[in-house]
Amino acid sequence: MGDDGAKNVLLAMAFLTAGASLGALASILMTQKARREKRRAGRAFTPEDTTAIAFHIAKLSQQLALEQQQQQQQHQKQGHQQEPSMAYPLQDGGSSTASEAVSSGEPPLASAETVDGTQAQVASLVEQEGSKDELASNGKGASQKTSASTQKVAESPSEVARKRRGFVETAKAVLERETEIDQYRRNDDVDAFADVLSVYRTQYQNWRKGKHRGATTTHERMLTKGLTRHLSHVDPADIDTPELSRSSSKDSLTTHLWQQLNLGPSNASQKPVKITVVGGGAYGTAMAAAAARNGHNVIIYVRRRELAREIKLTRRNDQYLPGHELPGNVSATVDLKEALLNTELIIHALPAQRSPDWIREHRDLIPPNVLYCSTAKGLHLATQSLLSTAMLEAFGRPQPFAVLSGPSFAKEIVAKQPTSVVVASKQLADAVKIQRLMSSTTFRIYASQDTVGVELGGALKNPLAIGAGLIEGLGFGINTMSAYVTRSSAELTSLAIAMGGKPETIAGLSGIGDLMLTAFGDLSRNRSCGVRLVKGESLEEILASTTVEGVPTAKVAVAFTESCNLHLPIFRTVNNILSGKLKPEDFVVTAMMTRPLSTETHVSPLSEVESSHLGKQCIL
Ligand SMILES: NC(=O)C1=CN([C@@H]2O[C@H](COP(=O)(O)OP(=O)(O)OC[C@H]3O[C@@H](n4cnc5c(N)ncnc54)[C@H](O)[C@@H]3O)[C@@H](O)[C@H]2O)C=CC1
Ligand SMILES: O=C(CO)COP(=O)(O)O
Repeated sequence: MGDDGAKNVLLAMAFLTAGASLGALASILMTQKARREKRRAGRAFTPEDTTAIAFHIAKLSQQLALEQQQQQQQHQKQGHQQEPSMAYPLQDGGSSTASEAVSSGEPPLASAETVDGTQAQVASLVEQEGSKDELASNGKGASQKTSASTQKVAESPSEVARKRRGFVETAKAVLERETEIDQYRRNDDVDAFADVLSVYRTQYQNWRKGKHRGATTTHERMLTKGLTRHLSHVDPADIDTPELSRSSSKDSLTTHLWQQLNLGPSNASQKPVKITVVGGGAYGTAMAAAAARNGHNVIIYVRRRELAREIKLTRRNDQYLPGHELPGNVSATVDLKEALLNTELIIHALPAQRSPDWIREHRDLIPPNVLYCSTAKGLHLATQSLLSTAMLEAFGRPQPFAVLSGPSFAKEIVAKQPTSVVVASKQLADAVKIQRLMSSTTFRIYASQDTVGVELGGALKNPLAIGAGLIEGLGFGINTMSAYVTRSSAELTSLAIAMGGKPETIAGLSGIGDLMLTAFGDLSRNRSCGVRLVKGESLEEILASTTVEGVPTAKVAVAFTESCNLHLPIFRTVNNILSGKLKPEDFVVTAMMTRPLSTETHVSPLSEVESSHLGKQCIL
């Protein structure tokens, strides 16, 4: 393939990606009746919608920027003078709107005020380049080509250059829109955002109309339909799942598109930014190491001067992670103002029960527009609520917020043991931002919007891990432990779903994954707490020596089961042991072996077991 041909294919891929992304976001919007009704009522999209859309638009503009860069590199390689990427004069003549262009079958000459150009160019270029790619990749498309599209393939270099100029102007307009949209999103101005997005919706409709008229191959129709169908049912966070790619992997062009839609390489290179970690304990130090390995400038805020000095001078934190040296780009301070100056991301790693009060005390120093990522795993006892609810209440204002959770012992992260976690934010773009800033080949982050599921998975596994420690301490065998972990998984799943978490999230890293780690892993402080209780240590002694999130969380978990009218005996028995109502040696019998015989999947309503709880509603 010649250089021009290669460029054309690149262009076509970019346009296809643009079309698919816009198609996906528009179909998400258009296919849901409830949302149409909301739109009529004046509030077109929920914040979740807008996030999903912003994400797709971000993908589109990212792709456009990449395309420009590739063009420039190509030109430089060929010894051409670099083209002024954004400074082309507007073209005169030609079609000025997408609909005209689509009906004429010609790409429009772009003008700064028409983002419409993207759709029409997609419609036209898909015909040429998609089919060319098909020809090149499987050789089967030749007989399907029409003479009209063959003519287009043989376009003159000046025609190609003209299209490219249109593309650049379109990219510029889209990028400007993205900035605008991001502002609306940050301000939670849903109505204004809806207005801006309706432009995209119209473009999509125009494009679909033109596309159906202009589609020349079964392959192309399948591609459009297939991608739209997948994406319209899919959480954008999941677009890189193997299931989705598999379903369309027969087709090389489609596979390529899925690759384009992926969120980036696992070790996505990022511009180094400043990242602040709040808390110099085990997990804060591990997060600092993970961020610093990606080249970021990391500063840990700690309470104690000696610890700040130790980290700065020795690059170690021997109290919490003995024997590990931190990268040179990790620093520490007791001055929160200094820690937060010009920061791009705040990673919060304090124990759960301390977290809301800490935020309340320091919120005036925390910039309200900076993304705040909590790694604390617990439920909040004082307010009997999800920790994120208590933390956001403590801010007393909107704050971009995410939760990171998953099976990840701090010690193994600093030792570069390959580790996978999940980060969830209602604003998908925020989850993706953390994913891209922090992921590396030893620390892989998945993105999610299921904040409730991710948070509950990380919190609820803690009391269950204490139970596993009790079983270990009592000397039971693997039969008992396997049954216990299985029944624990069932209880975790029932409660998390009743509270609004998604089943697939609970089956994932921050749920069953983290339960496995802490129930079986000797490094778990929750599990060790169970072992130590059996040995006769008092709970006070244990809590004075280490952080055990499962203890306060067990109480709140039981309150949640009552609110959800669920009888979950393991949670209840762990809590009864922690509050001294039962002895550790009674754990297995009470939690598992003397329950009424039942089917494996039945979860008793609490009301059947304790009539006094009848009628209580789930609190979320
Ligand atoms: N250690 C681990 O492997 C993991 C921990 N986590 C979670 O991270 C959170 C933090 O845990 P770790 O770092 O392990 O605990 P840790 O006990 O090792 O460290 C807690 C740190 O917080 C500091 N701290 C406590 N109260 C404070 C306050 N009011 N102001 C300033 N600093 C304060 C302590 O001085 C200590 O440096 C917990 O919710 C835990 O569940 C999550 C995943 C793994
Ligand atoms: O949550 C953890 C790892 O994912 C750490 O568990 P522990 O708090 O029980 O040590």
